[in-house]
Amino acid sequence: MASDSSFLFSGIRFDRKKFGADIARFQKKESDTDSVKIWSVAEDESAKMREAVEEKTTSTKKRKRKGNSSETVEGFNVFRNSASGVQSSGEVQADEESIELNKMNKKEKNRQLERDAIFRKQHNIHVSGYNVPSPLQSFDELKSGYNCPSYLLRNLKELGFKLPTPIQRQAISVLLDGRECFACAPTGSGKTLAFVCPMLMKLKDPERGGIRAVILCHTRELSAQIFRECKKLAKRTKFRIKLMTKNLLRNADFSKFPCDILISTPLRLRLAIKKKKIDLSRVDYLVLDESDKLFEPELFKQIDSVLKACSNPSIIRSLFSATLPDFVEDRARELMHDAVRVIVGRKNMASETIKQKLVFTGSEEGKLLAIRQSFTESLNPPVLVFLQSKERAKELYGELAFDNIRVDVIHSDLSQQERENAVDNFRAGKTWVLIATDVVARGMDFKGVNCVINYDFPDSASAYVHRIGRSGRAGRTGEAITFYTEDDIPFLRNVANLMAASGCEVQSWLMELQKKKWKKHRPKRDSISTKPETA
Ligand SMILES: Nc1ncnc2c1ncn2[C@@H]1O[C@H](COP(=O)(O)OP(=O)(O)OP(=O)(O)O)[C@@H](O)[C@H]1O
Repeated sequence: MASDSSFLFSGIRFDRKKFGADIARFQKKESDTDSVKIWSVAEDESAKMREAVEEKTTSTKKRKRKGNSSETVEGFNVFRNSASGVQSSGEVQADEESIELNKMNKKEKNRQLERDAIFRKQHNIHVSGYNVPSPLQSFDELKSGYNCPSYLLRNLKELGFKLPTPIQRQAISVLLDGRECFACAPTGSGKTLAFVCPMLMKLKDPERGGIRAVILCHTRELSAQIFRECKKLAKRTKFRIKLMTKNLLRNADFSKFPCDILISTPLRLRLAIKKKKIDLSRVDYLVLDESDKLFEPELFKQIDSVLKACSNPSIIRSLFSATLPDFVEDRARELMHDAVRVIVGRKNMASETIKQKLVFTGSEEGKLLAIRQSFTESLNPPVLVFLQSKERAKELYGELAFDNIRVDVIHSDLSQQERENAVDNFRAGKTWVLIATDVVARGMDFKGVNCVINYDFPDSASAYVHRIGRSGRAGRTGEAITFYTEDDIPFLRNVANLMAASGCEVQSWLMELQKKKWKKHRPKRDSISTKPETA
């Protein structure tokens, strides 16, 4: 087409100024298609692609050295030395130079897009959104590309973090670029650092005059953990990082509240807004960790009042979780401006480093026998055991407490202090087996948990993913055993699917079972207790 039509234009000057907008439009389209094409490149082609990029660069250079007498605009051949025209030769040259510069910039941009695409493929990062910033190659790039303060690099080094994890590579650059973000990455893949690090960098220095950043998460245990992680990363600074405790809520004067980063559960922050008139209008950064949990109906009302109180129009919000159901994505899109979606691996998938197993126990009695047998044969602490209710957790504790193993229990009936002690003792290795409800199923980073036992079948796919994700963290291996009885068989296929998707071997009959919509499966189960009932 270009060569066919070129004769039509011979001797006619193409007014680039006049058609500048159209040229730019065309150029943008071209790069858009390039980036779409990039996504269809298979992983094993990445090396080939790198070669192609290099070859393309050299051939472009060669072409430039040769010096073309004509160039192509919108598919038409336009002659450089056209005879007629109103522009002076100086103006023509300036125009051409600026177009050439534009082209070079565009080419460099395309090359960068290609490099980013290859890198993302290698790290299993999937992004969508307009103009997504390049993922980080290393933590050093925080210094060279984003002027990271040296205290932070030093703290990262001291924590032993040599390379960013995939979610950190992408989410940090997105947030540093001032973009909103919703992200899904496997359990134990370092999401906390992915939002705390850019937050500290963006806040730059401590400031007086109100709360500047808020991190929300669904339990007190998790907020205490995030608080500790923030403190570690902010070591050597004077940032005022506060945890919204019961005491703080009761006693603080929020009209004079020196705080750069506030970490809270939604309920406590909502109370502070309503009763203590805490001012969130200056908040620049808001993180919703375990965002899918926070968007569930029972917590959404509390979240909503926080979202409304954070009224700064230039606020940057981000959502993180290992599970991202469609309804949360929809909410995120409604809520956020020009957000980037970052998914590491596949959405809602269990960590690939966990060996998963299903065990049929027949009855409730069978479960107790199975757990006792497993502990006598091969107790490899620390072990976390999940049950569907606090009553059942207490019952199992009552059974195992006298079995000569160091066992403890955690559930919502305990006092704050008792809950903290249970977590601390488990972390310190004083407790070998921690019996728990879903109160510690999400977000809790108990390093080195060797085995998770789902004594009671989880009530949803996300509960399964988060529970077993307490082991196999930060690249370590782990094990997950799920007991099932007749009552759970309708939902077995769902777990089998999750197991297969994360690379575990699954018996073929399991995959032939019917799939059933998994909606809060908490059947009434027989009592665990073997003690005679007191009248
Ligand atoms: N770059 C890194 N290199 C090595 N370890 C890291 C790195 N970043 C974080 N970690 C460690 O990985 C572990 C898990 O991190 P984190 O608790 O943030 O995971 P998560 O993705 O939030 O998990 P979950 O979905 O269960 O909440 C922590 O012990 C943390 O110290």
